[in-house]
Amino acid sequence: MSVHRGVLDLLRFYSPCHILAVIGAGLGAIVLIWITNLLVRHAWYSHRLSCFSKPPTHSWLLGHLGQMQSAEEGLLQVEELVRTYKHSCSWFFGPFYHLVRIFHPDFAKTLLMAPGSITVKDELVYGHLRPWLGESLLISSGDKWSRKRSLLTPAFHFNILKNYTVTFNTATNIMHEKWQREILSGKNNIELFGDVTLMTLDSLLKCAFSYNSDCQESHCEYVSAIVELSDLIMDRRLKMLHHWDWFYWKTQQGQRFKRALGVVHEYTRDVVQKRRDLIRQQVKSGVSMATQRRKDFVDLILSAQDEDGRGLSDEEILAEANTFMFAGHDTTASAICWTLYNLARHSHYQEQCREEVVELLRERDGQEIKWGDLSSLPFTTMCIKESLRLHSPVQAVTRKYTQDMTLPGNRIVPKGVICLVSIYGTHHNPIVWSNPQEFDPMRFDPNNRAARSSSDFIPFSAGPRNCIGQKFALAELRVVIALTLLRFRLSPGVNPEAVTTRVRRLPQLVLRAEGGLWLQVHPLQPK
Ligand code: HEM
Repeated sequence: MSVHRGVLDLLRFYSPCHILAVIGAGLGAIVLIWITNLLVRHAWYSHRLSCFSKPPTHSWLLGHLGQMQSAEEGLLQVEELVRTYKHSCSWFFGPFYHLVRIFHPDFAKTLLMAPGSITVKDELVYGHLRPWLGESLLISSGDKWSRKRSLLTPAFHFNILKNYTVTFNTATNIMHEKWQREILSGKNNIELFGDVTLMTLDSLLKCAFSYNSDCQESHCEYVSAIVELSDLIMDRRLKMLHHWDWFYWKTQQGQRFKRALGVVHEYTRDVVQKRRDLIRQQVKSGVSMATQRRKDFVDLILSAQDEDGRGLSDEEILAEANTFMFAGHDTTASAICWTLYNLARHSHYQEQCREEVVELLRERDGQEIKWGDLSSLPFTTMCIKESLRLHSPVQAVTRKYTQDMTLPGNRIVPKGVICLVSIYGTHHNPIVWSNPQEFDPMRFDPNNRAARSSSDFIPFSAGPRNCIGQKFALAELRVVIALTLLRFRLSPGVNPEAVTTRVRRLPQLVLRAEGGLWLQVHPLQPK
């Protein structure tokens, strides 16, 4: 009532034109302050970052906006930057974002090894994952992150992981049976990404939830929703306007994202709820769940407690289960596909790996790779590592720090600036790796590795925020590669829809190939 009267008084003393002029002037002043603030901040960051080389820009204000390339060209652009600037350079996208790009192990090490307490994941890259993954291990920072990391680390202990090798064997067998059927129908030319992604999802679903989805053979709504979410996140990253939530949720893609999110969250919630009920029942009747069946990730997360006896809430458990599915399936699938591709292109290394596997399984019944066998595949492991170097599934990680960071040469990265540690750049840096474009597994011969820096090979990142699932991934990789080479001879295939036989790499959330990766697979007789 009094507001109403105030407006009436205002209208009595001032004309509408006066009022509009005052409002306009007020808004103008706010915009002016905002722009001045932005420009002062821009000048301050530009000054502080002048100790880093700056590649040529289109303008002092817009900087490198629009210069970041995607697809194969994006990777070639990184190689060019590495050749020119050798360790680092600074970029800025308009007056909004300043970032330092790093591609030398000595520079990467300082940043990646910094304590978790001063490391922050920046919103520009990780924010879009929040609706899906919540405040999970991958995204959270500070105390929240460190509590989760210590609660979840035991779930990746080798005593737990060794039980999963049976699952990796089973999931691989299903994929190979599918290939055998295709070969029988006259199709030897196979696209890898589709089949391998379903296979890694299948095994992760079994390890995470003990869920037999049958997703390799028939349609599974949950699996399709996960694939859709991964694609939509990548699509959103590339569209500037879609970065604003209020705009994105109104778009067709935003609506699709919401729908897929509904499917994924409902599924995970249901699994966690049922498992909690089961544990309650078992506690009541005095039966331990460990004696009933093999523990999966959900069991382990549900029973995780810190020293005060506090566990994770339902929301936190959902977040972690979703994170394992997101972070674990695409990455491992990419690593498997590129390793098989590299071995298909280098038949002598392929043969050497095959001999190693045949030797391992000689005089054994069946074709099962067991946990204890994994350390008896040294050359195969070298090939996997070299492939992770040459075709790293994750191209870069970004970080911010809550304090200034001093890099070699006394270069200071001011707090709050985005640091983009280029895994691809570090792995293709010619002052770190000779002939970096060449596939040479001997680089990972333990005798040649001794003198190397710990940060020159970082497919799983490094330091406190490294990949918690790396042992899981390496175990799965060895099982899949070994069984595949035991059963099939591989050679480069042809994408039936491509005009050229050259493979064009496609850096998305993980490294893929445009039009997929095609291989010729020829079945081998058991020896
Ligand atoms: C070849 C396969 C894999 C690769 C190349 C890979 C790579 C990475 C990288 C580079 C990071 C750091 C990300 C960042 O800092 O932004 C990371 C973190 C993470 N990865 Fe993996 N990953 C793989 C497999 C897995 C698997 C199988 C799981 C789980 C089952 C997993 C779970 C995670 C989680 C939860 C984090 C966040 C850790 C933290 O911040 O404390 N990853 N991974």
